[in-house]
Amino acid sequence: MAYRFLASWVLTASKRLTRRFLFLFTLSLSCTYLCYCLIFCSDSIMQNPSYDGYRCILIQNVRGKKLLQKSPSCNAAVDHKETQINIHSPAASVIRLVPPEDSWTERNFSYTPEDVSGQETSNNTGTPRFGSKKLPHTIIVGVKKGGTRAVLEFIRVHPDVRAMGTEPHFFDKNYDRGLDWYRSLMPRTLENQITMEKTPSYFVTKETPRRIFSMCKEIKLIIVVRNPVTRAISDYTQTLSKKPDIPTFQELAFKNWTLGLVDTSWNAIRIGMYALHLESWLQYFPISQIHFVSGEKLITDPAGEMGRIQDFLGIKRIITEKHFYFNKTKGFPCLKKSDVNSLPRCLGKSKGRTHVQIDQEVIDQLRDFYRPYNIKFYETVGQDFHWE
Ligand SMILES: Nc1ncnc2c1ncn2[C@@H]1O[C@H](COP(=O)(O)OS(=O)(=O)O)[C@@H](OP(=O)(O)O)[C@H]1O
Repeated sequence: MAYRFLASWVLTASKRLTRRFLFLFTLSLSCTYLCYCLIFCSDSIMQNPSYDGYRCILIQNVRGKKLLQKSPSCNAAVDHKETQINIHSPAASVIRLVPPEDSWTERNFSYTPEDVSGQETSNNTGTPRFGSKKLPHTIIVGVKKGGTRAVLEFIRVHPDVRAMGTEPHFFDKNYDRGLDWYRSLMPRTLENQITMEKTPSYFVTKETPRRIFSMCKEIKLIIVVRNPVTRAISDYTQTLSKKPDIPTFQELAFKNWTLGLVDTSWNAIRIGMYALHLESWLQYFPISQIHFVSGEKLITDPAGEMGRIQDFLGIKRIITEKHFYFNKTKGFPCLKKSDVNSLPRCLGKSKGRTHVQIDQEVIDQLRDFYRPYNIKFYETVGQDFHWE
């Protein structure tokens, strides 16, 4: 009797235990499944690889042939030694980027906050976020007031070029932020597209050629030059527009006017001594890697100058005379409207200012001063810019 009771009790207890075990097992299975779903399912919703794939297919359909080309990016040939030290420097919160005062007019063309932070500047196409950010393949390194904005805005019409709209000043003012920071400012590019930026002050900054070389020795460089006397007046006109109380051009340009002693420490004068600055670049780069644009021809024959730039970059001559018209009010060439709904585009008010009137005598003195530098420059470059 006692044995039977004990046996039935043990049986009930073991049944209960089994049920409990089964319940707990099911519960833990459910929990595991729930956790799995939470972690992996949500992740796959956010970064759906098939979505990316779909986007890539779209691009390939449009430009499939081109995507097979080798990337023109500099990233592969980088010697990061110098900048890697600072690669973890703080990101772009207080970047010193030149405000886009020279944006286009005649079209509702404005820079987005992203552009100002330099992150996702779109080119003419307004391409969405395809591709990846790469270090520049080409840099417009100078010269200030040479016509650098015009070159950048004209070349970015090309579908194979994507350019940063603002001036990053990486190699002169922001170098300690590191290459990762610099790269993060670039627009996204597809495999076949060229990444470009322009910072005209690079041309006269001593450390810049070495720093650019250490980033990428195969980089292509563009220098837009202009008659150094006109350039100096343009530079001065710009400063005057911001600080109306500065001394006269003549007072700043000459240490001693009677003796004809030019003040080469004044930046507006110093920048125009092109031959001098070019020497620093030639210590690192062969002349074949540098393309010189005539600032004067850029105004009289923009298509011709753009044709030569496209050849230098190794891209198809897509930008031709069909893209330009001469705007009589502005007094400069502007881009024609790209489609029926858009407006033509001229550079902003800060480009093509009316220059301050300077005495002919002052101009002649400066012309004499620059002559030897100009001759040396023509010889080195192998091109006569006719600044006499
Ligand atoms: N298409 C077109 N439209 C307007 N302006 C043109 C154009 N092509 C060249 N230029 C000349 O560009 C000069 C300004 O040069 P930058 O863009 O290099 O200036 S800056 O260094 O970025 O401030 C600017 O100088 P200034 O005329 O002295 O204002 C222009 O002469």
